[in-house]
Amino acid sequence: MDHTKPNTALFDVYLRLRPSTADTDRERFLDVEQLEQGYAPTHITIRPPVGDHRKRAVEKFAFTRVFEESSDQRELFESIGAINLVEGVLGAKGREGRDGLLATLGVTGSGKSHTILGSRSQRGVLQLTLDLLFNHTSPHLVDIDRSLTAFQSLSAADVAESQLLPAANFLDSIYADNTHTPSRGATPAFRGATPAPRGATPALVRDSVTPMSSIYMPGAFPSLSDSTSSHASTAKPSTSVFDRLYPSLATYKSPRSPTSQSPLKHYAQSSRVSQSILKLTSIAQESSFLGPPSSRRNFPRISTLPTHPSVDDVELNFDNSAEYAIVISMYEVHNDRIFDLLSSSAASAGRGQQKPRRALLFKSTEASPDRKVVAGLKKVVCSDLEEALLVLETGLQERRVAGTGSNATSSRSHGFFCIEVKKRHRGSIPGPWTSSTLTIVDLAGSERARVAKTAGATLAEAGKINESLMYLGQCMQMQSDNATATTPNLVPYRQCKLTELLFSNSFAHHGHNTAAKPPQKAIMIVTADPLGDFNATSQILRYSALAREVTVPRIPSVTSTILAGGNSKTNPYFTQSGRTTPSAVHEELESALQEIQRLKGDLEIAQLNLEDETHRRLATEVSWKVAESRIGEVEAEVREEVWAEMEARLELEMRRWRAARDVEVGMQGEHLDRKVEILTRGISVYEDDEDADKENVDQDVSGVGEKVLEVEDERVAELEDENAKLRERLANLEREKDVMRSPSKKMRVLKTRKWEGSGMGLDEIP
Ligand SMILES: Nc1ncnc2c1ncn2[C@@H]1O[C@H](COP(=O)(O)OP(=O)(O)OP(=O)(O)O)[C@@H](O)[C@H]1O
Repeated sequence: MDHTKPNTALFDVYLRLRPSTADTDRERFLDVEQLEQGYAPTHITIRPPVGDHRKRAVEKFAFTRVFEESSDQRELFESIGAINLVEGVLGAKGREGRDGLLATLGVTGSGKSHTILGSRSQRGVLQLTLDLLFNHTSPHLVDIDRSLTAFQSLSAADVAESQLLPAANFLDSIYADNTHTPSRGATPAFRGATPAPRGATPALVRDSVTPMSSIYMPGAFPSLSDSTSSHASTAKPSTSVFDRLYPSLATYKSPRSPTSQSPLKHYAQSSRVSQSILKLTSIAQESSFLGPPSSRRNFPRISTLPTHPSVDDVELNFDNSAEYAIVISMYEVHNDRIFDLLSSSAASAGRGQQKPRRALLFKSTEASPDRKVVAGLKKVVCSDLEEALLVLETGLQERRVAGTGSNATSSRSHGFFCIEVKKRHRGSIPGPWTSSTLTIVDLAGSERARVAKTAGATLAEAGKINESLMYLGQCMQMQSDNATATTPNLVPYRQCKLTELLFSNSFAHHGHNTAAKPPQKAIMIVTADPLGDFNATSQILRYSALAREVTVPRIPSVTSTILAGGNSKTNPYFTQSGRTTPSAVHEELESALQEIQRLKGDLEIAQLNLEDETHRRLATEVSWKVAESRIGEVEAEVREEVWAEMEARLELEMRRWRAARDVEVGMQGEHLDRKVEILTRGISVYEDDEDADKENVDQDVSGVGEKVLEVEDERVAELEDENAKLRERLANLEREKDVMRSPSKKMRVLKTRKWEGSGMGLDEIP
C-alpha cells in the first residue's frame, strides 16, 4: 500500500474503534491486522456482512495508527501526538506558537464525542488538553484579576472583533441572580464590558436564596482594601458544603499564590464567580441541589466532572520565560451557520424568552487581513483549570444535542472548541501579545435516516450534516491525493461552512499568503464501530484512510457443488482439450468455474473502482465549479480593484490639477494685487506729495527741455549757416547779374531754370 501520502498530507489520520455494547447481536465486519509484538497496528480490513450477497470484495485501509477497543483516553491522548500539538501551540523559546487542529470524524454513535468530551467517568481529549496546559503554564499566566492594564492589552490585541471577558465575569453574567446589584469591587471598565446578568438558572429560581445584600461581595478586580477587608470572612460559606460541591476547588492550590489561604478564599476575594458559588452553596444547604441535575441550565458542578485520567505526570516543553493568557471560545456549525456557544440565550431561556441566535461570520477582519476568523465571538480569559471547565460546561449546555435511533445524545451540530494561547515577552516593558489557537472539533456524525429513525427538524439537520460531511469527504480525499500529485487539485473547501472553517486558513498558507505562519499538521481521529453500519462506516473509511487496497478472496473449490448439482446441460464428457475421462472433465470444469469466480472478483473490484472514480469525478466537477465561480469572483474583485484604483488616481490627478490651478490663480491674483498696489501706492504718493512730484516733473521737464533746446539750437545754427551760405551765394549771383547786365536774354533764362531745378527758386529767397 502507498505510504508516502501521510508525510505531506495536511492530516495524520488515526482510527479508533469503540467497544461494542453487550446487547448487540450484529456481526463484526472489521478486523485489525496485527503486527509483530511491540508494534501498534496500522491496517484494518473490512468485509461485507454475510447477508450481503452482492459484495465480496475485501477492502484494506491504512492509517497512521489504529486504536483498538481496549485503548483508553490517556493512551489515545499521548499516542496521537496531542502533547506535541499543545507544545506547538505554546511555541518554542522566543518563538511564536502555531495553530493546531484536532478533529473527530465518524458515523453517528461511533464515539466522537466520547473521544473529545469524555463521559461521566472519563475525561476527553479536550479536558486533558486543558489540564495539561494549565498544569504547566499556571505560574506564567498573566494575572488579569488584578491588572486591568493586562486585560486591556489582551482585548486590544484580539483580531477577531471579539468581546473578551474574565471567566469570573462571564460565569456571573450567566448564573448570578439577575436581581442583585453589580459587585462593589468591579471596575467600571469591566462593568461596561460585561453584559447585564441574564436570567437565573431554574435551580436558582426554584430555591430560596440567601439574600445577597446580607453578604459582602468583592468584585472581579478588588482593590487591596477589598482583599484585606474584614467583610471577606462573612462571605465565606460553609466549607463542608462547599467542599462537597467543589472538591477539586477545595484541594486546588493556585500556583500563583502558594501562600494564599484556601482556594475558596481566593475565589471569594478575587472573583465575581464567588457570588454564584456562594449562592449555589446556600441553595445546596437547603435544597436537593446535590441530587441529579434537573435542568440543562443548572450551574455546572465541578465535583461531578471526571478527574480521570490524570495528566499530572506528563512533561511539556514550552517557553517558561514568556507570559501567557489562555482564552476559551466555543461555537457550533448548525445548518451551515455559525453560532456562538458562549453568548447564548441560556439565561433568557430561564425567563421564558428565548431570543433568536445571531449567526456569526467567518471572515478576514481589519486586524487580520491574511487569516479568516470567526468574528464577534465571546471569548473568556481563564485563570485556572476550574474556570476553564466551568466555561466549557456552560457552552456545552448550549450545544444542539438530540436523541436519535442511533445515539441517545447525538450531536446535531459540529462543535468547535478553541483554546487560544496568547503569549508575550515578559519584562519591565512587556512585548506585544502573539496568538495561536488549538481548535478541537467534535463533528456531528453521518447517519442514515432509516437507521437513525429521524424525522422533521432532526431529519433536516441530518440532511445538512450529511451534506457537509460529504463535502468534508471530498476535501479530505483531495488534500490526501494532492500530497502525491504532481499537479495538485484545487480542494473545494468553499462549499460549506464546515470545510471553510477547517481548511481555508491551511490553504491560504499554501498559496500566496506567506506572511502568516503555517499551521501545524492536523490530527484527525476517525471513530468506527466494528459492529455498526457497514455501508456508512466503509464510506467514511474510504475517504479518510491514508491508503486503500481492494482484493477478492480466493474461492474454495466448487467442484463438489457442481457435481452435487448434476444439472449441467453441457456434455460432461466433452472437454476443450479433447480428453474425455471424468477426472479431466472435472478438472476443466473446476478451472472454468475458478476463472468465472476470478472474473467476478475483478468485476467487483472494477465496480468499486468505478464507484470511487465516479465519486472523484463528482468531487472534481464540484471543485471545477467552485474554481469557476472563484474565477468569476476574482475577476469581479480585480475589476472592482482596478476601477477603484483608476478612480483614486483620477481623483488624485484632479486634485493635483486643481491645486496647480489654484496656485496659478493665486499667483495671478497676487500679481494683479501687486500691480494694483503699486498703482494705488503711486496714486497716493502723487496725491500725498504733489508738490514734490511737481518739482520732480519740472525737473524732469527742464532736463528734457534743455536737451530739446540744445538740439534745436544746433539745428537753428545749421540753418543759419546754410542761410548765410545761401545769402552769400545770392549776393554773388546779384553781383554777377550786375556785372553781366543785359548781355543776352538767353543767359538769364538759363540761370533761372537752373535755380528752379535745384529747388532754390529766386522766389523763395526772402
Ligand atoms: N471508546 C469508548 N469507550 C466507551 N464508551 C464509548 C466509547 N466510544 C463511544 N462510547 C459510548 O457510545 C455512545 C455513543 O458515543 P458518542 O456519543 O461519543 O458518539 P458520537 O460519535 O459522538 O455520536 P453523534 O455523532 O451522534 O454525536 C456513548 O454512550 C459513549 O459513551
